[in-house]
Amino acid sequence: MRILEKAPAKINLALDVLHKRQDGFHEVKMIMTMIDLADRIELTPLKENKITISSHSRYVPNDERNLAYKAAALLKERFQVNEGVTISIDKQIPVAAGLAGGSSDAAATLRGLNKMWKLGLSLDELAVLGAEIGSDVSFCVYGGTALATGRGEIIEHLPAPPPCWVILAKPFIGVSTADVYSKLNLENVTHPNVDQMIKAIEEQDYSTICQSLGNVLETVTLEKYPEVKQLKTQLQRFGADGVLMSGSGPTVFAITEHESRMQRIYNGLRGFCNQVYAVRILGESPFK
Ligand SMILES: C[C@](O)(CO)[C@H](O)COP(=O)(O)OP(=O)(O)OC[C@H]1O[C@@H](n2ccc(N)nc2=O)[C@H](O)[C@@H]1O
Ligand SMILES: Nc1ncnc2c1ncn2[C@@H]1O[C@H](COP(=O)(O)OP(=O)(O)OP(=O)(O)O)[C@@H](O)[C@H]1O
Repeated sequence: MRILEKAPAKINLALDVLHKRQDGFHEVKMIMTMIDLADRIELTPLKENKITISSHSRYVPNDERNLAYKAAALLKERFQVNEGVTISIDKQIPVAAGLAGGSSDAAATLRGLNKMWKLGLSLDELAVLGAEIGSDVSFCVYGGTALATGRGEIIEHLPAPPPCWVILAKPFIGVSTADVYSKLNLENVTHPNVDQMIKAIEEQDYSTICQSLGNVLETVTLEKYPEVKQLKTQLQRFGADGVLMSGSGPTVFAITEHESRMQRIYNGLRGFCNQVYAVRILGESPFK
C-alpha cells in the first residue's frame, strides 16, 4: 500500500521567548498556524528491511540526517517494525527558511507510517514521539492553529484565524535556528502580547491579530541580515495589514484580507526577492 501525506508549512503569528532553560533550549510561548504551501511525502513499502529516502532538492540531505528518515527510524526502533520503506519527498517548502519544512516532513512521515505499519497510535502519541525529533514536530503532527509552549512541544489547540492571504518572501540566505537562539539577548527585546493574540483569534478580530504580530527572534536575524529588514519595509510599503518574520527567519510574511492587495504585494515583491509565494492560511487541521 502506497501512502501520500501532505506536509504543510507553518508560520508563527507570535513568538515570545521567556528564558533560557537548564537543558540549553529556550522556553517559548508562540502561536503557530499552517499555510497552504506543502511538501508531499510518498511512502512505499520496501521488501528489504531498511529505510531509503530521496528528494530532488539539493538543499536537503538524502540520508539518516533527513528529519523524515529520523521519523521512520524512530517508529521502526520503538515498535520493532521489521519492514522497510522508501520515502520520497516532493520539496515545495523553502529549506532553512523558518517555515518548519523539515519538521512537517517528519510529522507527515509519522502519520503516514502509523497507517502503513498499522501501529494504531493517536495524534497525541505521535506528537509526543515527534518532540524527540524536533521542537516544531509536535505542532506539525496536528496542524491547524495552536499555542505552543515549553520548548514548543506543548500544544493547545486554537480556532482558525479569520481567512486571509499570506504573502511569503524568502531572501536567498539560509538561517540556522540554533545560531539565532544562541545570539538572542532577552534584555533588550520587546515581548509580543501573545495573550492578546489568542483572544483576537478566539474573537475573530482580524485587526487586533494584525496589531499583535510579534517575534522576538527578529532582534537577532534582522540585525545580522539587513536585507530581511528591508523586505519587511517593502511589504509594509506595498500596503500589507501586518508583516512579520516567521520562526528564526529569514522568511518574512505579510497578511491581507483582499485579493487585489495580495496581487499588488506579490507583483511588487517579485523584483526584490527570488522566492515569493501567495497562499491562504489553512487554520483548521486536515489531520483530525
Ligand atoms: C524557531 C521555531 O521554528 C519557532 O517555531 C522553533 O522554536 C524551532 O524549532 P526546531 O527548528 O524544531 O528546533 P529544534 O530542531 O528542536 O532545535 C534546534 C536548535 O534550536 C535551539 N532551540 C530550539 C527550540 C527552543 N525552544 N529553544 C532553543 O534554544 C536549540 O539550540 C536547538 O538545538
Ligand atoms: N526533510 C527535510 N526538509 C528540509 N530540511 C531538512 C529535512 N531534513 C533535514 N533537513 C535539514 O534541516 C535544516 C533545517 O531545515 P528546515 O527547512 O526544516 O528549517 P526551518 O524551516 O528553519 O525549520 P524551523 O522553522 O522548524 O526552525 C536544513 O538545513 C536541512 O539540511
